[in-house]
Amino acid sequence: MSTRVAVQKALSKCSASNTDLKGIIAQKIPKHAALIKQFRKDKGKSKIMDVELGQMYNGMRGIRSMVYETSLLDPNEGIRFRGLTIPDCQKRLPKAPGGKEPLPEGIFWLMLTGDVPTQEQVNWLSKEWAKRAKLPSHVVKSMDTMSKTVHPMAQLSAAVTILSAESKFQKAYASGVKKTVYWEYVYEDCMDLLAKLPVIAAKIYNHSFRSEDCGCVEIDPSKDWSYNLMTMMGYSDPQFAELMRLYLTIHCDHEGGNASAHTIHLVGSTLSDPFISFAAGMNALAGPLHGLANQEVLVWINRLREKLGDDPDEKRLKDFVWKTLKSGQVVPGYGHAVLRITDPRYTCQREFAEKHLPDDPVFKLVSAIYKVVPPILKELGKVANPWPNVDAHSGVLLQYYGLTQMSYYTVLFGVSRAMGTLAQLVWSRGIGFPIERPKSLTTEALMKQLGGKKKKC
Ligand SMILES: CC(=O)SCCNC(=O)CCNC(=O)[C@H](O)C(C)(C)COP(=O)(O)OP(=O)(O)OC[C@H]1O[C@@H](n2cnc3c(N)ncnc32)[C@H](O)[C@@H]1OP(=O)(O)O
Ligand SMILES: O=C([O-])CC(=O)C(=O)O
Repeated sequence: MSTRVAVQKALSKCSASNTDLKGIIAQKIPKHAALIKQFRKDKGKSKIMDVELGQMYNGMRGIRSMVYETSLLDPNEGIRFRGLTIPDCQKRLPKAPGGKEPLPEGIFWLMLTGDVPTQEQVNWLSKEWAKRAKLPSHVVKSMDTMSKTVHPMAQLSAAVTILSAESKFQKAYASGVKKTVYWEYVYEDCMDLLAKLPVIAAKIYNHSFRSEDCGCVEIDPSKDWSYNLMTMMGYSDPQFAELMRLYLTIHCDHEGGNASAHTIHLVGSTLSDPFISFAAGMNALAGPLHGLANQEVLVWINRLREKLGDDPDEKRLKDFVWKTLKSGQVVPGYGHAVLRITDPRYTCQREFAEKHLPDDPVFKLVSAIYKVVPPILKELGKVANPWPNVDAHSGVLLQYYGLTQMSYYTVLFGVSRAMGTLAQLVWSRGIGFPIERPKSLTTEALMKQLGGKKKKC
């Protein structure tokens, strides 16, 4: 073996067993910051695109206006996390012992470092999160006294907001630390928050839907993040643990422009701490056009089952869809602001269902809906993407394993979304992104610029 090959082998072995996550980032951030500095120097005045007036009135759709490193969405392919598709991640990310689905710890490591982690590295991360999981007593007390009528997403947002009392970044900023080390404190807060989220999520579930003395168990430090979340919610089926791992992996990020990620990015840019930045994003995820659509899908399917039973013929199914549309509602779980194909997150959940619950009547109904909805949406003529998104399939899987409380579903989405958005937050502070502040215009100002008709309302 040549010396060069031997050194390379030694180096890759050394990095594969390196569990100093913060140290790895500490090496990468300055290199990437220098790369961006040079890139901006060379190309800072280059034009990326022209913005049309229509885009300004259409929710800024398609405007290339942010830099976001952890993932990238292609309309005709779907999401890639640091270059890897969902099937790539399913293949390459480490698994739990005996498991087939990727561990979410792996996708977090991938998004944060850009490297596919080893088993040893994800095992370290599971343990590190277990170590940081305990909630402060003031948070426990506030959560326990919250009215059960508060929606689980509002409980999540409130719990994370008050957890900001523990923010290391907030304290460091107040003590006047230099901008170059902000990211180190943000990293600590993000790791603490990720560690505590399963405990918060399980507490919300138990508080809202289980008896007071449900015997909630503690974090088991020998188990992974998803397994611990599942057991703290009172579930024990190993197949459900696999679903949790898949679910928490695939919902983690969807580039930067989606409403929850963008909110977290925006609020974080004001140097609000990671806890309140994340809580703000959860308030965006809680909207029915965004993450809450997974709740809406199951509500809609249950209404359909009540009216038509589990096995309606195609005509009755189509009539039900048309009735929904004619009453002015959207078909939840269908359509997307960017995607123009069936969401690969839908496809991988469908594959999971085909493997583990092929005979479930609700899965069969979801498959029947998949056949009739896209042609109807196409017929409407105005829907940019008639295909299903991630939310069209998640509820059916959760209900199969007994998690039937639909208002809870978006909490799981939120736990997952923390991984991508918080990994990005570390990078945003590491690179030193400034406060976000795009320019807005009034219609009057736009008409002045473009020569439109001026008429006072
Ligand atoms: C995790 C996620 O956030 S994935 C998205 C989850 N949300 C849903 O599933 C809710 C249902 N879907 C929708 O409401 C939309 O498709 C969105 C919000 C996801 C995307 O919105 P847009 O980018 O504005 O979609 P698009 O450009 O296709 O909208 C054009 C028209 O089609 C309508 N449309 C889009 N999707 C649907 C749908 N599923 N059912 C009925 N009408 C629809 C829009 O409401 C809009 O109508 P309007 O012009 O009368 O206001
Ligand atoms: O990308 C979007 O706009 C919505 C979405 O699917 C997500 O955030 O997961």
